[in-house]
Amino acid sequence: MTDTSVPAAGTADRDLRTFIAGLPKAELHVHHVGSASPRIVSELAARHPDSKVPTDPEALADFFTFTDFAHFIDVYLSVVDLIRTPEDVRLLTYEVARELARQQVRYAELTITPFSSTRRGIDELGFMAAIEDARKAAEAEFGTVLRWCFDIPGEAGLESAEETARLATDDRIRPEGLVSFGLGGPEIGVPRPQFKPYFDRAIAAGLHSVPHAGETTGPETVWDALTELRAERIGHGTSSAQDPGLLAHLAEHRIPLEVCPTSNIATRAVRTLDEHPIKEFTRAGVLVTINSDDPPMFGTDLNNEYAVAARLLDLDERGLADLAKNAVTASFLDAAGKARIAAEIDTYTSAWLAS
Ligand SMILES: O=C(O)c1cccc(C(=O)CC[C@H]2O[C@@H](n3cnc4c(=O)[nH]cnc43)[C@H](O)[C@@H]2O)c1
Ligand SMILES: [Zn+2]
Repeated sequence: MTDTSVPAAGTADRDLRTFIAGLPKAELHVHHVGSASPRIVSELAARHPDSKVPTDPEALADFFTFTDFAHFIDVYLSVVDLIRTPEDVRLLTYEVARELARQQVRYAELTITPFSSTRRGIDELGFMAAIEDARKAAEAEFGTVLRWCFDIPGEAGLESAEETARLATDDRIRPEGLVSFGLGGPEIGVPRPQFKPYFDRAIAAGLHSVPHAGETTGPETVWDALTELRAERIGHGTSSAQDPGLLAHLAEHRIPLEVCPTSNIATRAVRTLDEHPIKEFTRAGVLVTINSDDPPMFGTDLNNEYAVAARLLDLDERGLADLAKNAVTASFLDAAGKARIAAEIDTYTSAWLAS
């Protein structure tokens, strides 16, 4: 596992980490399967012993060390192979929500790739019922509100786009918690414009457009996501920093970036944290949100990502509270939901600073 955690520093760093741990947060870019904790992966691997995924936590840490983005996707798909029944889906979803709640995440948009499950034989209605059951239980038991983003695994071709669009737009199938439509997987050799008709259908059905772009390819992919897929937020968008005109466009049109710093190091999209362009984004006035992407696979969690951001952007508690509010602003919550979490962030921060 890649260790990209912030090095232990003095008391100030520890205090900031304690502040972050209690800070109410929203998470906008976190993958369903990529959130399977070592405990859940072990449990699923034990349920399905023919799998090549190790059950021992140490071996799992090695398994989750990636040579490049393509290797990451290979490993990711071997965890996908562990999810074979609606009960597996329900367990994973509920446990992901428990982990988010532990980190004081009040609201999360979880990216799910239904195509990967339905093509492996999980019944589509059983799949939808499992995620919805877990969503309702999580809200009732943990107070964490979950919403779904269904993403196309682009490398799997237009068949996967058609299937994802069908599952996302058919009123008899689409789950109540679905709010957005995305595009994930490798970008190299997978041009964004070919997915335009599927995004058009999803947008016409009331879904928000949130493709990954500019994670492993240049700024032209982000432009394609904006112009062809009508992106309202960009997943990663890391290479936007190479194009000042694009940064100005993102800032002017208030298109947020879903920044996942540790992910970019773990998949080797960025060499080191110190070379991460997050500071260029904020300097250009882009709305930056902080996210964890596939946290256990990258040896991180959302709290650690906020600590990383605090170091890279030199933030104090108020700066961190503003960052947390960016995610609320950029979310697809309704106005009352946004106001409620923003007020919670303010109350928490004021109480912390007064103590
Ligand atoms: O499910 C299949 O059979 C399949 C066949 C070919 C290709 C794919 C994929 O490419 C699946 C990609 C999978 O990766 C997810 N993901 C997680 N983290 C990231 C990320 O940082 N950047 C891009 N994709 C990511 C994505 O949601 C897809 O589910 C599948
Ligand atoms: Zn992602």
